[in-house]
Amino acid sequence: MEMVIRGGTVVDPSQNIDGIFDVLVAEGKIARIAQNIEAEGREIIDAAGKVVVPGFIDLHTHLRQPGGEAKETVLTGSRAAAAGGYTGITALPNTRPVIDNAQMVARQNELAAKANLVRVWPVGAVTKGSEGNELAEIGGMVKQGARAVTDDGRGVPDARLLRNAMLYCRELDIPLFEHCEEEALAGNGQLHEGVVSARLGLQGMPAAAETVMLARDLVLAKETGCRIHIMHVSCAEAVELIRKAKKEGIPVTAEVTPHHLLLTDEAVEGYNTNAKMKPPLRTAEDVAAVRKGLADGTIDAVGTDHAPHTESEKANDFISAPFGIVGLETAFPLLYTHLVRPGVISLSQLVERMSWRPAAILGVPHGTLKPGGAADLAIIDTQQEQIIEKERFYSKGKNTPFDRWPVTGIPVLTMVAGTVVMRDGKVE
Ligand SMILES: NC(=O)N[C@@H](CC(=O)O)C(=O)O
Ligand SMILES: [Zn+2]
Ligand SMILES: [Zn+2]
Repeated sequence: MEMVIRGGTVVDPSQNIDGIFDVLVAEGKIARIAQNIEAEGREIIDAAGKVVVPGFIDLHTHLRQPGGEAKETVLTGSRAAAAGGYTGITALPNTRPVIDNAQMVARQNELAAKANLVRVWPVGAVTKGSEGNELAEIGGMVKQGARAVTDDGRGVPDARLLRNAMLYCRELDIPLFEHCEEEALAGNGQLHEGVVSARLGLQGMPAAAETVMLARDLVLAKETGCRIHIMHVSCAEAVELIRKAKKEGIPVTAEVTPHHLLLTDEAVEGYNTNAKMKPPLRTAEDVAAVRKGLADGTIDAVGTDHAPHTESEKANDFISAPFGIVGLETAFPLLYTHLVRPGVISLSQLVERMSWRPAAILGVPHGTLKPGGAADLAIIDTQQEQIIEKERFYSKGKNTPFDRWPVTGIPVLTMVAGTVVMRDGKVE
């Protein structure tokens, strides 16, 4: 049945649209965006006073299946995505076993089809088992639909192997996603190396652990012409390196997480394991720099690094607790509340960095409300106030440092290919 989404403020940066319009959805596609679209004989979704945006796309989602089903599954992660206004997510390969061959990519596609909620784009490993010794079956995985490769959880320490991978990726026209961490510098670090690590008596990871690998990667991207995507940028120096590289024309893109935009290493005080992740939360200057990078486009996209772990794992002592926090269900409200409302970035900038830009990085025809394209969209209530309550997450992961934070800018409807998958916070 045809649907008219009536009277919302449509914000679609891919078409420079920002105004009150109706949206006509027919056969799962956007048919028209205009004023006063005839509603007779069509289902009406009232969006008056709300904002209609392209569905969000997450470049950085850990779904944990296979092998980590106590933390998350493709189904529970897809539900969390739908709840958060996401219509497309990635499935990163650091599962058990690691997604490093075509058969496992095919299996991810099957699991996603079974969940049947949001689009799930598998990302394959760069090296077998992400062990950093031997290239994975990159070509075969891409044939099965992998949109990128990464050894996320770690970088690719061997520069020669990385360079070979980059040459393949360039040929296959896919981006290589890198987690920049020079292991010798990060050592057994538990949080950012600084005042807080000293006070807590824990080993720190210096920002140089991130930038040393990043600098190497930029050199190799320039040489090979491979598109490199820098995951979870966390420090000022990294933003500067990427800014310079872009000016030079190096094919680099970058993402930042909501937590690196909003928190500093102070959040770790009291040995809060829900503030433990890689890369670590850094200083106020770093937060200012990643915000500026996101605003000026040096950083292309927001990636959640949704990394669910069980409550019992996170209840361990700080050193034993795993790295990572969830993000899909809190990303937009947190960033709307703390970046858009105070004017750090505009709503249209935030939407662009959560939809159209990540879609372009993945090379998928989404993140836009262009007529003829799939009706993948979200409706946001910018007036509604809510308290983040981790017990209400659809994700199995409750590991968030944002529990009980008040937010506004709540996704109230998510639609994928014209099908409503979430309405008023309830996932279908
Ligand atoms: N970010 C994290 O701290 N953890 C991620 C891995 C990663 O993104 O490096 C995870 O898979 O748990
Ligand atoms: Zn990582
Ligand atoms: Zn990650």
